[in-house]
Amino acid sequence: MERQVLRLRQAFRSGRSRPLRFRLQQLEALRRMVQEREKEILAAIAADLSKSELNAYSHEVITILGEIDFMLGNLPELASARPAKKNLLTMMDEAYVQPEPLGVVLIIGAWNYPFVLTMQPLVGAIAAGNAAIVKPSELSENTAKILAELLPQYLDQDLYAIVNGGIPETTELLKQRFDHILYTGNTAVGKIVMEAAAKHLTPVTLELGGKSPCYIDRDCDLDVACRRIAWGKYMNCGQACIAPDYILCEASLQNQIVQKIKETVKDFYGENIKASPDYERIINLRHFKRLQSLLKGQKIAFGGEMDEATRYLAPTILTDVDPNSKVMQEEIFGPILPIVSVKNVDEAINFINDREKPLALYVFSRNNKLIKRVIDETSSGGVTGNDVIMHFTVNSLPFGGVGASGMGAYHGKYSFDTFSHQRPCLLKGLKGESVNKLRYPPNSESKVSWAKFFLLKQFNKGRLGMLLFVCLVAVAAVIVKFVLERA
Ligand SMILES: NC(=O)C1=CN([C@@H]2O[C@H](COP(=O)(O)OP(=O)(O)OC[C@H]3O[C@@H](n4cnc5c(N)ncnc54)[C@H](O)[C@@H]3O)[C@@H](O)[C@H]2O)C=CC1
Ligand SMILES: CC(C)=CCC/C(C)=C/CC/C(C)=C/C(=O)O
Repeated sequence: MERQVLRLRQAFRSGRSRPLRFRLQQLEALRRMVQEREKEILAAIAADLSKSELNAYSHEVITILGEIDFMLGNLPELASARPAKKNLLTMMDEAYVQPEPLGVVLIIGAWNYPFVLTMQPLVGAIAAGNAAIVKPSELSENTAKILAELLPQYLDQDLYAIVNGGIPETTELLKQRFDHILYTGNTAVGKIVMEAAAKHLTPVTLELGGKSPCYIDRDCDLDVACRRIAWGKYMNCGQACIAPDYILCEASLQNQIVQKIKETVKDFYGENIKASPDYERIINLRHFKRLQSLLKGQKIAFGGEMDEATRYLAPTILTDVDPNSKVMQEEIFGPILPIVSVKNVDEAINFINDREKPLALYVFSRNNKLIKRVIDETSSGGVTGNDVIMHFTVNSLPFGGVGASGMGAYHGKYSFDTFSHQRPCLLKGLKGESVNKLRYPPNSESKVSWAKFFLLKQFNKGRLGMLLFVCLVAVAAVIVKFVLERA
């Protein structure tokens, strides 16, 4: 591992990854990989998550093609220096912010969207001019394998590498020094990553999970709300970091919600859900058993059928859920939807604020003021009003968590910024020592007063008068010079 990181560092030091032309060419190569090898990629994702190739395409491939297109279209602007506002002391100088690559970055992905969660950060890392090591999740082994096969065929091998393996390999990787680590996965491992990074003072972006609440107001179109919630909750069999984890609503809405989600599930997946190409399976037996244990002692209002051999767990709804029960203590990450009753929106807000800050927050209401109020009085990584998941798809919005749901953000411009250092540059000439004297010792009352004028724009009347006089003389000199030249 050490040698691999060293190889990438040497390639980065050579400066090869920095020119815009090179970055664009690598991004184009990545796009070619996705287009030319689409079938193999889709087959791998489908095998890992028992997913149809159509769903693999619309959940994962589209996202990456969109992200690459965004970078190709916007990179020249994102990578260029931005002029900065100057103060009176630096008026004659050049001040700008120059984004620069960080160096060698590590991207650790999770299994639930194995292509998106590794490739989307990689697009940002390449765009920002870095070298990168990608570590896909060992749980989505088919996608990990295909990435290891394809990436070296399309990308510069000295700058971009893939490391496959499990906990021992990731642990070994984390001993190395990186210039940034972007990790996606559970909170417990997030802490391990951050601790390892701290040893080298490496900055981290942690894309973690949590319990994303979904509040349904009494004043709402329940048909629409339930259809959208059912889509976001049961997509990928609930294994999405931003899936609505549980519903908060007034007790009187519970039965209607159950009924409407039930009807939607029938519309989406048919009578025989098991046979639907749109309904996935739980990733492995450990997660299947974990989910099974969450159902113990709960009132199952809908679903609950399971088949251990195929890791099938039906779309499920739990009603009258006790907030202290196990299903309300951990992120569900499966197709189980608890409904917790609250008296009103105030209680819903308190319920959310009494818990860790979630990755996403969803509010359904006809009343926009109520939606804004819930946003203003809570905190979460992101919000979608009157829908779920969709803020993830807007690449002009930063995607990331806050508090226990993570730190930092990516997608679009935010990916570029995450993998860049915003370097402040001030270029001065060698003249102007008369003004510079102000900051050289020995200090004096008069120098402080001039410094106040230049930096804080505070001036006493005498000084202002003098300054006006100097300006007038300067203007007069220019006029005299102009007149003499014309004479
Ligand atoms: N914020 C976001 O964008 C996303 C967050 N997630 C969150 O991820 C979680 C699900 O993913 P996981 O089951 O954690 O995925 P996982 O088991 O695939 O682990 C993620 C990565 O961490 C590595 N890893 C696991 N244990 C490790 C250890 N002890 N030391 C070092 N590395 C280790 C794995 O090799 C893997 O690459 C959920 O909590 C979900 O909410 C998932 C997707 C997106
Ligand atoms: C067709 C369409 C709008 C699909 C959007 C689905 C999508 C982009 C899902 C990805 C969500 C995601 C990566 C969740 C996660 O990180 O766990």
